[in-house]
Amino acid sequence: MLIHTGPQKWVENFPIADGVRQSPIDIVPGQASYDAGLKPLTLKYDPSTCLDILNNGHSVQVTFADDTDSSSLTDGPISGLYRLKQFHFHWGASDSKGSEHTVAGTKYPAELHLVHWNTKYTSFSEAASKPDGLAVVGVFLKIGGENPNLQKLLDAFDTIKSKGKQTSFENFDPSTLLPGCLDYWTYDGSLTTPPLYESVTWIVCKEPISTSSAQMAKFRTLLFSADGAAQDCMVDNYRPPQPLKGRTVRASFK
Ligand SMILES: O=C(Nc1cc(S(=O)(=O)[N+](=O)[O-])cc([N+](=O)[O-])c1O)Nc1c(F)c(F)c(F)c(F)c1F
Ligand SMILES: [Zn+2]
Repeated sequence: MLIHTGPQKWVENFPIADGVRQSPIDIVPGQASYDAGLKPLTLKYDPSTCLDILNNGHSVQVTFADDTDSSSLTDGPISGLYRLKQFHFHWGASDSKGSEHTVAGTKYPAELHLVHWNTKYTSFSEAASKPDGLAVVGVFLKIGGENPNLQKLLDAFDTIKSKGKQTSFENFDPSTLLPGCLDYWTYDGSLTTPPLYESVTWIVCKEPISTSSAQMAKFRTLLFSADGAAQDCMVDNYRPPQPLKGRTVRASFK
């Protein structure tokens, strides 16, 4: 899988890898500018839109029905209504790394991405290449107490161990994976996996959620490889921080 050739090689096939609004970035809180005009996030998720859980060969992804506005993001830094399409994670080979965004150089063991698309477009795939097409909410995971809501996902991992495996996954409420405080940083960026489209309004929550070391170990039992191929553990599926290239990071909080 192209993605698995590693981030350094992507520019050969996706020249936008060296573009002006690439993600992720290192967020330096002291250099972010507080914007009093930023609204609080409005996230309304309907568990009945949750469809399935999939090993897509580069992450574990939970997909949602996006034919209605039932699960949506409004307010925050965006205008209009963006529908939830899927969420997925990025994590490391050890608890010392794994997040895509970093905070003043600090890496978290994992990062959750909730991917939403702008309903001014007719579909996710149409929106995905537009400058205002996507809004991704990022939530850091830190090592702390065991997370019972995350455990519901992990319990499905044995049935989707290898690439391409998928199983039904219903009535999961993604808001149970959000931190209590929804203060955020926001900036204009990109997908962090090919095709690396510069179409993402990033909304990165300041407050992490907790997970345990044992739960992180469960993520590392997933495989990049398909059934029957040499087992290749799914770890370090994160892109390192990219140059800011003059962009401003705004904060919704003082
Ligand atoms: O649907 C996509 N989902 C996706 C994005 C990211 S992301 O890291 O770029 N992200 O967080 O937005 C990470 C993962 N993941 O599972 O790790 C994902 O599964 N990517 C995607 C795609 F695959 C295409 F072929 C394409 F044409 C397109 F427009 C896309 F946007
Ligand atoms: Zn992602």
